[in-house]
Amino acid sequence: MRTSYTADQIRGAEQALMATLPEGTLMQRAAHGLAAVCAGMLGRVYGSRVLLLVGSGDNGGDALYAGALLARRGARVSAVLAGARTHEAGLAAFLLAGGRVAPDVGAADLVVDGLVGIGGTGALREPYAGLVERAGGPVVAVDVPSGVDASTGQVAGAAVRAQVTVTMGALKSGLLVDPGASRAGHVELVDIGLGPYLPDPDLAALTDPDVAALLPSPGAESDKYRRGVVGIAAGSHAYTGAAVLAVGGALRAGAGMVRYAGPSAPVAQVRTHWPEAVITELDRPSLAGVGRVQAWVLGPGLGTDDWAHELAAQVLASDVPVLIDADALSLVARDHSLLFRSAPVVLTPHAGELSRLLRVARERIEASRLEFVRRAASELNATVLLKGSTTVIAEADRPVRVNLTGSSWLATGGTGDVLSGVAGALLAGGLSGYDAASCAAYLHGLAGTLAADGAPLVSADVATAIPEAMRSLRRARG
Ligand SMILES: NC(=O)C1=CN([C@@H]2O[C@H](COP(=O)(O)OP(=O)(O)OC[C@H]3O[C@@H](n4cnc5c(N)ncnc54)[C@H](O)[C@@H]3O)[C@@H](O)[C@H]2O)[C@@H](O)CC1
Ligand SMILES: [K+]
Repeated sequence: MRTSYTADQIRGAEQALMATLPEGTLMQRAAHGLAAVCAGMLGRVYGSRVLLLVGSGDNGGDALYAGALLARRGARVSAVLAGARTHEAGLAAFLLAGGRVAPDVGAADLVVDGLVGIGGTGALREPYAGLVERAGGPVVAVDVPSGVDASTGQVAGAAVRAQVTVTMGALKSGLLVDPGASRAGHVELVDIGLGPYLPDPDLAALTDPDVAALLPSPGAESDKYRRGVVGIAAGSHAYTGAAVLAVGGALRAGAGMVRYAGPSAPVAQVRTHWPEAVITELDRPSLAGVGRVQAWVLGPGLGTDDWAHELAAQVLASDVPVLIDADALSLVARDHSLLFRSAPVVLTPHAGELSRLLRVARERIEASRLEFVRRAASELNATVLLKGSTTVIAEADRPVRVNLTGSSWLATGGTGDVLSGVAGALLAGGLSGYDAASCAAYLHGLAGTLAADGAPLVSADVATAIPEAMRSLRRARG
């Protein structure tokens, strides 16, 4: 499990640790870690040109001490002092080591962004913003890319786009969530001894072994019922493919059995593609003949008419977990009373769907994904998986989970239907909404990467690659 923290949490832990150590120790640890990463990026330190962008706080201090270490190894290091003041001891060490102060940015083999770290607030002010725009060359960001909010990943104006971010003590949440995550590049963590002083994390991200340990796997006692029966209420005369993809996702993710219920057109398609599915053709919106399931997937391609509303109401009146996606999210947005139930609910909106659910502009949600996924989980009393460039999963009183797998090739029609099927299978297999949603996002992202392999994919490829994604997790676990 990878964990991350807000700026306030990090500051609190730093203060507690600092009280046990001689002054300046932490900054020295940070600077050594930073200099080592810079040296690795430069390859040959001697004779290389390094440009430091130095702000007025301790973030600039880190950069100056690291610059001093590089200067001692023969690098030609210059520093633009951008703040109204400069970390005094850091500047003295830098000058003593042969570093030079420069009036403005110039050509460099490496730019070290020490403008602002966890002390940054709001959009970068001048002259910082202009320096960020003008500086050329590969950039290593100190702690966080300047202009990225360390706690939320929000970017309010100009912001550094780093190849590498060297972050001190623990990950900051803004490094895991877009738009900040895409500004951070590769993140290197420098251990400064903060571990024992950190509180419960703000965010958590599953890794291969976590997901491998959570995934249900059949034992000697298993049969199709014990492995979990998923009901899929999806598809309509207009949208037949969504049903095929959701059923495919559920089957490939290891459901013991999939029961599909829908009207004749999607039934014909599901029957052709998936002979494994047990099908009930509905000529009216009633689940009376469908049989028992352990979890429902509701919504892909369902439509939003009265027929769909009635079927959604019946599914939600059951006493098993329900995953609500796509058209069913629109139904719920219009009629929140559908969500009044005691069994678990998992919602899987993208930003547009969440905007309808919360009645908040889509742009605000895109800019502040963490804030709104948390709000949705608490207001709607559900597990909420917000899809997008960073998929995040929230449930009341738990750290938000950030999904770290995925590929931009997944941004194509139908992949969400596969995801809902995968999550439904995991819910039926006995995982909680929180674990089912986070493991499904992880597997789906991994399968997308495997299926794309650097070229376009179609959503059915993602379902096909789910077993390979599971095998790769289990191989990693040994
Ligand atoms: N406290 C410690 O012991 C340690 C601190 N460390 C470093 O210190 C950093 C935190 O230092 P500080 O608390 O001094 O804060 P920062 O150096 O991150 O930034 C604070 C300064 O930036 C200015 N500022 C804030 N927002 C701005 C904006 N939008 N535009 C322009 N200027 C802005 C403020 O006026 C203030 O002068 C960490 O990110 C890390 O790099 C590390 O060395 C680890 C140890
Ligand atoms: K920085």
